[in-house]
Amino acid sequence: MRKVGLLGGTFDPVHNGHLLAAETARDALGLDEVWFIPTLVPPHKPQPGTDGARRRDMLEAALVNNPAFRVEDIELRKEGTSYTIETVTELRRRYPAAQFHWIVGSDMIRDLPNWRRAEELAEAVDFIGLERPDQPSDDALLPEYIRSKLVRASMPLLGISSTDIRRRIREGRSVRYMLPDPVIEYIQRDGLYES
Ligand SMILES: Nc1ncnc2c1ncn2[C@@H]1O[C@H](COP(=O)(O)OP(=O)(O)OP(=O)(O)O)[C@@H](O)[C@H]1O
Ligand SMILES: O=C(O)c1ccc[n+]([C@@H]2O[C@H](COP(=O)([O-])O)[C@@H](O)[C@H]2O)c1
Repeated sequence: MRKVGLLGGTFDPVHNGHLLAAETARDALGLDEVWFIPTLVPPHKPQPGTDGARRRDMLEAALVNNPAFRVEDIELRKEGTSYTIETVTELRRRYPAAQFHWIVGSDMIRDLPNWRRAEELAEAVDFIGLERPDQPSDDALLPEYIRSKLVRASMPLLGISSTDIRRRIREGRSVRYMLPDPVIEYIQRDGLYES
């Protein structure tokens, strides 16, 4: 069975924390591929300031050199809030021969029990959890139905976030080495995040 990691996110913009999380998960679990899924409307945070097509373009630019990575824009094509259980259900219908693993950073691991139809989601996928600095998550606090489906993969902590990148650009500061050069070029060409 083909093992596929799914990394959902707002990706406003994609950065090296996302890429290292995906590569760490791929390596640790022996995944054949990782699909990056930009949300249309994130369930638990404000609507992104950047439209879906641009966030997808930046992802395409970031992933172009890695044959194991690709963008899956299923959520951008569907109206309304991007609930993971709906996405996973549809992907399992489309790709019955794939085994899916949902990749999450530690800020999101804590939050998993609050996700829509969380028990059903835990039956449909395994979770791969990556640590983020200053975002501790205590697995002992998670319900058994999530803990039993959660595998931890260890990566060098990267304190990079899209929020911090947007702030730095607004302040005219450097973001070099925090995200891939082609993504920085795209941001500069379109003047994103400047105000
Ligand atoms: N530096 C990082 N290390 C590990 N995981 C990360 C990192 N940044 C993001 N992730 C994970 O990637 C997924 C998508 O993240 P998202 O697109 O919301 O990025 P973000 O940097 O948290 O964005 P924002 O600052 O806008 O909230 C989430 O599961 C998140 O936990
Ligand atoms: O399905 C849910 O209820 C749910 C609640 C919170 C977050 N998620 C998903 O988790 C992923 C990361 O979320 P975010 O807010 O960090 O971009 C993204 O794919 C979201 O759709 C999903």
